[in-house]
Amino acid sequence: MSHKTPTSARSCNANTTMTSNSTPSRNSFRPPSRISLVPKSSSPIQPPRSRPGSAMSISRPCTPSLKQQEPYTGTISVSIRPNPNTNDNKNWIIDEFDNSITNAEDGARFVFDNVFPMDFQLSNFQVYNKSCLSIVNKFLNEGYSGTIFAYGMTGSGKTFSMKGSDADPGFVELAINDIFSKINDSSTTKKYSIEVSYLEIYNEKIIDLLSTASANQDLKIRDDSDFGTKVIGLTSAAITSKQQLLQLIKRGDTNRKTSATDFNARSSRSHSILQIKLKVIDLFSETELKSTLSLCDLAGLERAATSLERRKEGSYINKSLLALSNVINKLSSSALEHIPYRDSKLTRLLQPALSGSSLVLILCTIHMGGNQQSAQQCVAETYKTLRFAARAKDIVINVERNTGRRLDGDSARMIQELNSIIEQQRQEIAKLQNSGASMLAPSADLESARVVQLEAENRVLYEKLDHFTRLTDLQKTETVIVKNDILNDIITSGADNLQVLMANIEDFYKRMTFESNEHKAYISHLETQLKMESINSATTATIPTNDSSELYDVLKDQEEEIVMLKEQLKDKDQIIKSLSKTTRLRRLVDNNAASSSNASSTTSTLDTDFKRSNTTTLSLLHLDKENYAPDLKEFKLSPKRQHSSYDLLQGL
Ligand SMILES: Nc1ncnc2c1ncn2[C@@H]1O[C@H](COP(=O)(O)OP(=O)(O)OP(=O)(O)O)[C@@H](O)[C@H]1O
Repeated sequence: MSHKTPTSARSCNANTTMTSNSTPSRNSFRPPSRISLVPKSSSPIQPPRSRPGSAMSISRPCTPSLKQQEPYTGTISVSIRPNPNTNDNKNWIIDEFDNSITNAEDGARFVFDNVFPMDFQLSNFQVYNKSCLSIVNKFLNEGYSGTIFAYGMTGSGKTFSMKGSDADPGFVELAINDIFSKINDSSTTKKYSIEVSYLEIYNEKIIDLLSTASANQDLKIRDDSDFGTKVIGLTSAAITSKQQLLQLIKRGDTNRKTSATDFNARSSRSHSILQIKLKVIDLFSETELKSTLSLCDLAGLERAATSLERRKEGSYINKSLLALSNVINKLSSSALEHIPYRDSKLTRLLQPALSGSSLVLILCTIHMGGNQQSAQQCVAETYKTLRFAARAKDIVINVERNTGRRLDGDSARMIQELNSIIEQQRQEIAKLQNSGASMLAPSADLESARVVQLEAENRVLYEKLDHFTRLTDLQKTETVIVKNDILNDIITSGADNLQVLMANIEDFYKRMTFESNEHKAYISHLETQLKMESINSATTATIPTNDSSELYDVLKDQEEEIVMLKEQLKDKDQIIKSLSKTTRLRRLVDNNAASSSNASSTTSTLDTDFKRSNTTTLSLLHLDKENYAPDLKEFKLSPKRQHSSYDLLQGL
């Protein structure tokens, strides 16, 4: 059976097809495939045909696309990847060095940008690097939109290449890795933002794979001035991290329709399109660049399935793939005829990409063989795919590049403001980092110093209070003892001990006066301290902390103590007052002593005088006791005083 096709006559010359305005990178936009039949000596060489959106003025009206763009003229990039799962690979000969695949039977030879070997060791990463990376780089760095899609028979390896596995990630994940390694490069002055949408076309219905709404949506497509076409109501998720995007895609994949078919245990029953919209703002040049990367995993061309439902799905899949094939045919044809983009949702959505708004890579996956029964069918299917690939390779596209729109006044102003805020914050952070410890320490030190100071003051005040309490107690005790002693002396002693009695009273008087002065000095010191503390607390703290509230308590106690001390002072004053009266007694005693020495000649006189003296002393004492009485009543006013020493004197 011969598979000669008319496309062989339309092969292009490699040297004439690359008319790019920018230098194409290695492996990208290679010369279009040369489909030749070995028996034919050569194919006529034709110039590349202009397609929609091309630089030729007579081209068809192109899909509305990004403004201010530079054209990039080239062809669609096509790569062939065979599925190595086969037990018969005698039908096709692959030459990976000249990127050709030749039919072993009839010698038909196809040349593409990449023809990969049938090799289990060939990883997705290797295929991606050779076929997709240049488009992803142009998308990331030069503002080009890119479309990568996998096309081929069911079970030929489209999903294997696009999605991959954990061990061998596919093009989607590899592209995302590249995108995020670019975005996360902190040395750049560019600000990136990403939005993602993910849809499937199932039985000619557009379903939003990221939507949480109930199933069976059928979203509508509209023309769009920015992106050519737009799906109305499609979720567009803002992405901030690679993990978030991968999670989102994973969630979308679980919504995607896959089923076991006669030919693939997990066959994609729909076409899926993942769109990554990138916006790059250059903070330096204040320009904005928008581009879109579309990654499509198409459902495979179907053979008739046994299941009714699979047959129905298959017919929709085949119908849309046929529409795609027609569009590719017409785009590759020299005739300027109508391109039936609207024949299917798939072609309508791919319209902007195929008509020049996007660089395009098609990965065609093929079966190399089959079992005895299906070998012929398999070869026919591979022929079909290769013819599709060859036609696609013939399409010359004039891709428009977004050169970066200058931001409008408001946006530029906002960016300037944001830049200056960032600069300010950078400086603040640097300042904080440089003097971090020394900046923070002073206030902390100040606070802790204040606490230490308050604690020390507290301690001092407590000690003073304690000391004072002890002192007061001691004084009270001493006073009582001394007074008791005095009283005892007075009561029990006779005239012989009068000198000792008076000496004791004088001693006591002196000590009282000294202590009283000491108390007065201490009270005035405490009052000054109190004033200082109240001034300090008014200026340092409005809300008392635990420490300061303790301090207030101490101060309050001290105030009370001062009141008490003042009362005690009154006591002491009274003591002093009463003791001063004893000086009169002393004078009398002294006078008595003098007169008794003068009249020592007669015992009777002496006895009489002594008796008189004693009587006088006792009467004076009696008088003094009376003198105390009105003063002593005052001390009962002190509520805190439990046993005033003067209570004892009341008994005098
Ligand atoms: N290059 C490859 N190396 C190893 N195994 C592969 C390769 N390509 C495909 N396969 C295997 O072949 C089977 C079918 O592959 P896959 O599901 O990717 O096909 P498909 O083209 O997506 O099919 P469908 O159109 O039905 O969804 C899978 O088990 C996959 O692991």
